[in-house]
Amino acid sequence: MSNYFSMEAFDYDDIQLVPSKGIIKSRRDADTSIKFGSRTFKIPVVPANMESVINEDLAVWLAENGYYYVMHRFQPEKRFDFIKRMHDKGLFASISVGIKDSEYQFIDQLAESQNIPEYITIDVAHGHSIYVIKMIKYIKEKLPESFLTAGNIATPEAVRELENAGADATKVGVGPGKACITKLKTGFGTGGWQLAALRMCSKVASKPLIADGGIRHNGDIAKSVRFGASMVMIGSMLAGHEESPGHIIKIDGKNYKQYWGSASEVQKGAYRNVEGKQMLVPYRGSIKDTLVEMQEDLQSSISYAGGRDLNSIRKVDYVIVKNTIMNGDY
Ligand SMILES: NC(=O)C1=CN([C@@H]2O[C@H](COP(=O)(O)OP(=O)(O)OC[C@H]3O[C@@H](n4cnc5c(N)ncnc54)[C@H](OP(=O)(O)O)[C@@H]3O)[C@@H](O)[C@H]2O)C=CC1
Ligand SMILES: Nc1nc2c(ncn2[C@@H]2O[C@H](COP(=O)(O)O)[C@@H](O)[C@H]2O)c(=O)[nH]1
Repeated sequence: MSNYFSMEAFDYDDIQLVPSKGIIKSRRDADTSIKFGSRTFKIPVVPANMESVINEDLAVWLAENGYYYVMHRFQPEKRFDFIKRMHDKGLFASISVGIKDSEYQFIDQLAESQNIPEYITIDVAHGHSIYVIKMIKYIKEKLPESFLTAGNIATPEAVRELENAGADATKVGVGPGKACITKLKTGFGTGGWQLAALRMCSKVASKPLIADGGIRHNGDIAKSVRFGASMVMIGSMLAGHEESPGHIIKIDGKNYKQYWGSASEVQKGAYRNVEGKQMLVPYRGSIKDTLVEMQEDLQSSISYAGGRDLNSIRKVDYVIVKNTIMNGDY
């Protein structure tokens, strides 16, 4: 067994960050921006590349308003024109791909037509795979200018191998998602120790990491940054908005939206290798307000960290308070 796995396992609810002396007069002075690839974004948050979280309208709004986005890959035939439409609007294009044979033809088509997305994410459940490594090499050969994220992975060994293959960033998180049943169906993953997995991966990463899955509170974003994330991917907490793709459903006078896993029966249209479920999440109004609140809370985190920007969070002490931080206040 690798030494890494003798380290203590912990998750978001088991950790509190320790305040340091503040140096800013107002939280408004805290800078939450993050450079990812060649662009700088307002906050280190990206909505999950899931069909229940993002669609083209939301992608356009996010790109126009200084947020990072990754379009999902579940309408493959629309991706080529999506890139064109984003570029026609003067916006960056960020798409997802899988690893099936047809995806190689799609990469060829992009290269031949010079319809080049600024960002590509390889979105596969088990990213530490020879087939993902093959796809990374292919994309970097054909589309060297695209910033390439590869995932999802769970171990330092996977970070090293995907980075060595040419990935510009890696995405950590196998099984911590709200709509996930991977941990129950396969016995594998980072469910319950996602934050510790991120920490391990960050020890060896030489390129940016995206923490993906398991975010349940805004403070978990700061915790992800503390343990090495450049970007935090969020599904369930961003799926319940006016702009989110799911339908509004009213139950006992309360509004909800549908949230379904990318490996759910709903998404796949068949019960085969299902590792996700469909659920309802509370309706939360406009995503604009949620993103502003995330930014304000992160500004507060920076103030508690005793700094002016996200780097200050990366250096703070932390305490492991196993299962106690909510103190029964659920
Ligand atoms: N982050 C996470 O924890 C997880 C995320 N997901 C999401 O669900 C979506 C669909 O995932 P899924 O249908 O499982 O796979 P993918 O659609 O990602 O398929 C990937 C390819 O890899 C093959 N493969 C081999 N072993 C595995 C494995 N253990 N898990 C997945 N694929 C494997 C598949 O073949 P074959 O189908 O014939 O086996 C397929 O050709 C993706 O968007 C993914 O991100 C799914 C599970 C976990
Ligand atoms: N095991 C599964 N994981 C999935 C599935 N669909 C998406 N995902 C992952 O979850 C995160 C979002 O997590 P959340 O806790 O913020 O809701 C997403 O980015 C994927 O990595 C699935 O069907 N099964």
